[in-house]
Amino acid sequence: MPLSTPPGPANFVRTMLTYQKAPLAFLTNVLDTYGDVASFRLATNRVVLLRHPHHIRRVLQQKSGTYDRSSMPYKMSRTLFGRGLATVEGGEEWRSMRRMMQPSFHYQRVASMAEHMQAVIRTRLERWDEMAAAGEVIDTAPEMRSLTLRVVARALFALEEGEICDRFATAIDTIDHELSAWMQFPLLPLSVPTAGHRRYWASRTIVEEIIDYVITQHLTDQVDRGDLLSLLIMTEDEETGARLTDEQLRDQVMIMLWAGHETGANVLTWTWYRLGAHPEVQQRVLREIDDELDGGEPTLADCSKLTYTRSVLDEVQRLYPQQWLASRRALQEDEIGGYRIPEGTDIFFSPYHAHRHPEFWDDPEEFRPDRFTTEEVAKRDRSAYLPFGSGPHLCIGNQFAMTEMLLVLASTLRRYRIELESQEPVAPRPLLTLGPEKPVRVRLVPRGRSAS
Ligand code: HEM
Repeated sequence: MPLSTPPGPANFVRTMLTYQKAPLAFLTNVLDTYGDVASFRLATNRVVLLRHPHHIRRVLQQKSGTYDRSSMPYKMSRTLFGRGLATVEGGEEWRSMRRMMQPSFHYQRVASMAEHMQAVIRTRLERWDEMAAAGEVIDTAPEMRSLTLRVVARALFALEEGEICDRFATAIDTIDHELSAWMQFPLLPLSVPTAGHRRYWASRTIVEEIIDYVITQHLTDQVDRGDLLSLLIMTEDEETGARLTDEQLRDQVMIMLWAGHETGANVLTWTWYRLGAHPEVQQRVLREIDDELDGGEPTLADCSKLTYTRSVLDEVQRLYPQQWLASRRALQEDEIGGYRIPEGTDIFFSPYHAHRHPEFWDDPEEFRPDRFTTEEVAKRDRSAYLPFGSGPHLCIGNQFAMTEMLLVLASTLRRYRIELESQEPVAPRPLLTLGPEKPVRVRLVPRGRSAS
């Protein structure tokens, strides 16, 4: 008997409206109603939705050669961010980029970037010291965005704190803001000059001008600043001898900037939120930091000692995977979970739901960092957890990101405890990444003292 296509809701208009309004709730509802492989119509396409880790593994790893990123969401990403490593469809163009970029993320290179990270964190701590002393409340998400943007800008292209960096950060913030507003209600294309869209394009121009300026500076004086751009400029494709053109350099920098700052900022925000909501977990993290660090500024070498703190970050990323929904397009007909996947189908897969799949996780909504002890990880099917993706497109910046996040946490928690201003629960807001739907406001209480 021929295989059928996956089941799903028939009412297209209701689907569009509910997907637009509350995507996570919509996906949960579809998966709970129709099972691990479902489908629904979105605009002109019928998309297939997956949540079972083995089905996702088939698409991302086992048959990665027959699924690429020509799917609708990636088309939109290319319009917004250009043709960089994280957005091109796949094939030889992607392979050549990956070969050229991979060495920039080797451990030694991340080690030299860690020094840039420490410098930025040091400056930020001076600001937090003042806020803590004044008993001021910190709105975590924008604060973390500003921090990780400065870390990425410095590690990627040696942009130091100062006037240009401030202009850059303000422009990126405007873009983040306008893009989020547009993604929630994409009624008009960004090319239509509404006030918000004009702000978006003006800020894009500022960002592109600053990126062009730093590229020109790097090309002119040819000094290795220990940043990513210095290396990218020198890199040749070992197979073809090709180098990145100026335009490709700009696209790569642009995409790294987007892939690398908001994700880390959100994970750090959720971590502060969870540490504030689970004092017993925070206590264990504080103890580990006190026991493992020698009292000085945390370094790259210290990161490997902070095993429990790392588990906290892992558990945060299980509950709030930054790529909460992702996509591929089937280049050939396939079969998944007993259903026919016609050639040309857009596959949406949900790490958010895979990370809660009852076959792999007990009490999935509970926050339990001990799920990530070495023993627990060894017992679990590896495909159940994919905060950095899997297969050939596995996040190239994962070590960079983990190092950055551990350094931020260790540097902060060495000095302060985190107290939430309110114990009201905060739900995630699914946009390009998974941030909080309302402010996470915290007080940093100097260690050894309690809040007034
Ligand atoms: C917590 C932080 C981060 C998270 C959660 C994250 C997550 C991810 C995920 C899930 C993917 C796979 C995308 C796919 O399969 O379609 C990915 C790819 C990628 N990430 Fe990250 N990322 C983070 C930080 C970074 C940083 C810091 C950088 C660079 C500085 C970066 C650069 C990239 C690039 C270039 C790709 C595309 C790789 C390829 O297609 O070959 N990411 N990331």
